[in-house]
Amino acid sequence: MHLGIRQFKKDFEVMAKEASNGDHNSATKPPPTPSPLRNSKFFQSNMRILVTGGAGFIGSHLVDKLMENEKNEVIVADNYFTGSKDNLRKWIDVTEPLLIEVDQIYHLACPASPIFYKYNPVKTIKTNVIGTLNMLGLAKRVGARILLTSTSEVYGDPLVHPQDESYWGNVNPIGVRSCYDEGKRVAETLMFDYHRQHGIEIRIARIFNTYGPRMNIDDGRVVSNFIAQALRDEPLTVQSPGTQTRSFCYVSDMVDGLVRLMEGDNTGPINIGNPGEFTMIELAENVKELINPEVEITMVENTPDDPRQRKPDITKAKELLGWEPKIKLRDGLPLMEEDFRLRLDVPKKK
Ligand SMILES: NC(=O)c1ccc[n+]([C@@H]2O[C@H](COP(=O)([O-])OP(=O)(O)OC[C@H]3O[C@@H](n4cnc5c(N)ncnc54)[C@H](O)[C@@H]3O)[C@@H](O)[C@H]2O)c1
Ligand SMILES: O=C(O)[C@H]1O[C@H](OP(=O)(O)OP(=O)(O)OC[C@H]2O[C@@H](n3ccc(=O)[nH]c3=O)[C@H](O)[C@@H]2O)[C@H](O)[C@@H](O)[C@@H]1O
Repeated sequence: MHLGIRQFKKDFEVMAKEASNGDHNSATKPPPTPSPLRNSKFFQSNMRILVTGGAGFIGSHLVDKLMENEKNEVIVADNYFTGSKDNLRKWIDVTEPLLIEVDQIYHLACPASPIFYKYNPVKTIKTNVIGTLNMLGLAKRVGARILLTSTSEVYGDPLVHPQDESYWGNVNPIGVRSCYDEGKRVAETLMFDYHRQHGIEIRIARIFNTYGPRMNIDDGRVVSNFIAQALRDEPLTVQSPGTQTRSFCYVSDMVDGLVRLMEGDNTGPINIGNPGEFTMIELAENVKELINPEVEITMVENTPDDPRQRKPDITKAKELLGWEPKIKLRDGLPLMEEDFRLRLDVPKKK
């Protein structure tokens, strides 16, 4: 099998040069003809796929899935801000010159955990806006199809429940989460403008909270926090009031949904998430019961603008992609526990 994964540390500001070729017609056009390099005999693979953010949590699982098809060659662009080379280590066995000529782009690159995206908000906006602009420029130059991993955060603190794709959202444009929420909203706008103006083939997934093995242990998101805390015998920190809800999707279901969206005919946006809805208190109780019945649950202060409820309406994903999640929270948590035990070196008590 040809494991032609090429991986490079790259920031999107640097990719600007590769991205644009200054064509500003406003009429909708068919996608541009792929560059002749695409058909060059030099390339052995049938499909060359760029995954931005491929060293991250969802991205590295997506790379594993794409690499199952031996006709795929996968290229990763990541600056390792929250991602890690370890997540890709098994695939890095070939070094080739960097020739960015791809058929598909999965554009994931962006810090996803609130503590990381709030750490350098200007950089988060740049990643969402300039990064997406550059990836769209690349898609335009080579005629690639591009998928953006947008987020349920485009719905903000939703006033409609559950959220379907026609809801325009309730987002604070000047709050501490805005760099991410509004950044993703602009990224969606850019995707549709390139589609309408330049005929680029786009796909937009609105991802709802996803969890699973390989999440950063100190990532700060709730599932990884609770599992790490349970294994370290530290109190589970429920942020007040604890009645806020989230719907948690296991990462293999998510990756399956993303690949179906890329391969299908619909631009989206399409919600991809698990409609099973839990309060944070319920999540803590589940983690306690499954992982460490002795652990305490403690209430701590919350952060500003935390959405009070979140649950995807996945009618569109079911009808258009034939997709729905298979793994329930209570089955997914033990799979993540296993990975965290190994990485934290906390063996299961017999
Ligand atoms: N996990 C979720 O619950 C969730 C929910 C909604 C949307 N998403 C979206 O899915 C994508 C992946 O999320 P994740 O959970 O795997 O997060 P992650 O933080 O594990 O992965 C993001 C990756 O992007 C890289 N990155 C960040 N800024 C970059 C830049 N400027 N240039 C190049 N690489 C950069 C990071 O190093 C990391 O490897 C993100 O776009 C996120 O917004 C995730
Ligand atoms: O799915 C989404 O669309 C978004 O979901 C998450 O954002 P958020 O739901 O705020 O993620 P968490 O930080 O995991 O928080 C979830 C809930 O758990 C609570 N929480 C968090 C951490 C903790 O230790 N305790 C706790 O109770 C928070 O107050 C919040 O109500 C992701 O981090 C975003 O990248 C993603 O786009």
